[in-house]
Amino acid sequence: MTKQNNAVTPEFKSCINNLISTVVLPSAATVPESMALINGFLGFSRKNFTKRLEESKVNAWIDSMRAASPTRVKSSENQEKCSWILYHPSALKLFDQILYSAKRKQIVFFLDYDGTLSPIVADPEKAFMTRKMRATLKDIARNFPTAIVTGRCREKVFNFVKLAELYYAASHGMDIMGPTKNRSAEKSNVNKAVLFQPASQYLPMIDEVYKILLEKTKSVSGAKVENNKFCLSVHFRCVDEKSWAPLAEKVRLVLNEYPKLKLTQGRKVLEIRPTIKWDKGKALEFLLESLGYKNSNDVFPIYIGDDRTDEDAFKVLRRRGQGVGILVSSVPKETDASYTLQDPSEVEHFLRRLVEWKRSSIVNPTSA
Ligand SMILES: O=P(O)(O)OC[C@H]1O[C@H](O[C@H]2O[C@H](CO)[C@@H](O)[C@H](O)[C@H]2O)[C@H](O)[C@@H](O)[C@@H]1O
Repeated sequence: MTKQNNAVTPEFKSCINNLISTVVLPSAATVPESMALINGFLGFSRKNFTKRLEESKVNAWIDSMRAASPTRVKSSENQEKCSWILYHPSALKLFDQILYSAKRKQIVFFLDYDGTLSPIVADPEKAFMTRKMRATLKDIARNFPTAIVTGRCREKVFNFVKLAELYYAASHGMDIMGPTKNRSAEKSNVNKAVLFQPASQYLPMIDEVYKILLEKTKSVSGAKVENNKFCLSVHFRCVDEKSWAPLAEKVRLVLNEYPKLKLTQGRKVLEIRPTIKWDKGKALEFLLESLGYKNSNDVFPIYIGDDRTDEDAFKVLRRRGQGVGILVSSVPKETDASYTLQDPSEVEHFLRRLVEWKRSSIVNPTSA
């Protein structure tokens, strides 16, 4: 091949220029030289593109985390809040309507922990429930099958709730255990009460990633990594907002090496968990089935939760056309829940009213 044959023809150049308008080839460049230039350019834009994609991924996580934890309503947003409440009315105000729908059905409770039974606090180790809430929960469990459905690990949430008569669907439903109180299993082997652990093979991987994340995030002031056994939480609540993107980037880089793990966003928290198709919604269905209500129309599940991960359960209830989803939030949020409660104290009030209604319906059975 002669040099002449390798020369860049005007047609070739214009074609390339049409494709990539920013590429300027030296007029004397040969085809291989031009191809090297183009490849270099393409490599550069691919790198640039990938970088942009990674940046936008991190920004999307942060936006989603912010949306999951809005602070308060500005006066300009009041109108929006009013119309949101029309679509998601207070479960306390419409208490009788909820009771009417539950008439002659078995109510089953599904309760998220953080932000629902306990207020959101800066230190996740100190998210205690009030005594009043515990007493109400005890009464609820005495009257209705009740499950705690949480992102926390089972041991930790049990230490907060301290009620053995409940079901626990911990680690976002990946660690489900039945009540141990009044069961013969309690004396012999508590693990006999474990109903389902669909992600056990991920335990070594989760432990490994926990250690790596601890190491990688230790330089970020306020960052905290929580080991929830089958999933991990990276907390942003005490991190200066300027450091949110760099912290999320560190998480992304670690996660890049583990394609079998995925990330979800919560209230100032990024949660890392196995890619298995299992979530709080599936846990709800699993528990209903375990309780014998798989295809029953005689059951009325009430799910109360405040976070993004609770939406999977709200969706399941909508799809089944059964029971109600109640979102705990004082600010408008996109949700599949039908009703709202403002905060954990309203949750306690709502649960207490149900206990009282149940007691009165035992005395006067025609009211149930
Ligand atoms: O499913 P949940 O019970 O709502 O658990 C979700 C996460 O809750 C906890 O974090 C949240 O509450 C903390 C204490 O109030 C707060 O500091 C944090 O900002 C919230 O995101 C828990 O620590 C996480 O591990 C759970 O994944």
